Amino acid sequence: MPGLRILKALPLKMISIPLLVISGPSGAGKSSLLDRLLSNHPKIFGFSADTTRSPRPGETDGRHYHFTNCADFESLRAQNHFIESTEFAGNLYGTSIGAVKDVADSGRMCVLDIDLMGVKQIESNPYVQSKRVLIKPPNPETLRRRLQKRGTEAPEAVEARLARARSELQSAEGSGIYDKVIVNSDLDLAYRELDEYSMSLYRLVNKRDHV
Ligand SMILES: Nc1ncnc2c1ncn2[C@@H]1O[C@H](COP(=O)(O)OP(=O)(O)OP(=O)(O)O)[C@@H](O)[C@H]1O
Repeated sequence: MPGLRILKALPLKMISIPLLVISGPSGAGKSSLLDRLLSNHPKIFGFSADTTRSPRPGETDGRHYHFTNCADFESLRAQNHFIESTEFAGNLYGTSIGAVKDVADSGRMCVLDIDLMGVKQIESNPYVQSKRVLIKPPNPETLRRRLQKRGTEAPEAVEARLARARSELQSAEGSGIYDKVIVNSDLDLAYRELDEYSMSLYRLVNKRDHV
């Protein structure tokens, strides 16, 4: 199992803090919702993931992703440094054990933004606890419009993302691996649901009500 050897060596404290996993198809609104969560609660939640894709306009290194190159990514992956990793649309994405540990060491809960395959890797790893949230678009047509309006992909790439979204959603809904499903119709309402869920999880873990 990837990462098992290193995870075994990590302090129990780190792996006993559950990861808050946000997943859903491309364009469902994961980044929009996570951005709000992290801006509203910077001392409570922390995000860290590596990717070889180029930054989109407005994305900065360290805040949205750690932007890296293929050689460095593959080297880390070969050394089992990732809890989960995947390839999507020609780019590599992964969550490194070190990044999760850095967030946990700062007293924050680590939030992950990953695809369904990543969720399955995490769910089946006995050394990692997680709570898993599925973000769904209200319907395929809305998803198409949002991806087109975002304008970060060529039309063929949008179609590829939509095809993958269909199969991912089918598979996600039958998987039983999600603790919470949020339909992102109205962004403010979807955010409120995510905020409530995440904060109650944080309070439960920290057994404190004053945050
Ligand atoms: N509820 C909403 N109403 C209208 N537009 C939305 C809503 N949620 C997200 N969007 C817009 O839809 C687009 C896709 O959202 P976002 O980039 O957050 O999705 P994502 O799930 O992170 O996608 P990816 O996995 O490709 O990074 C963005 O342009 C965003 O501003």
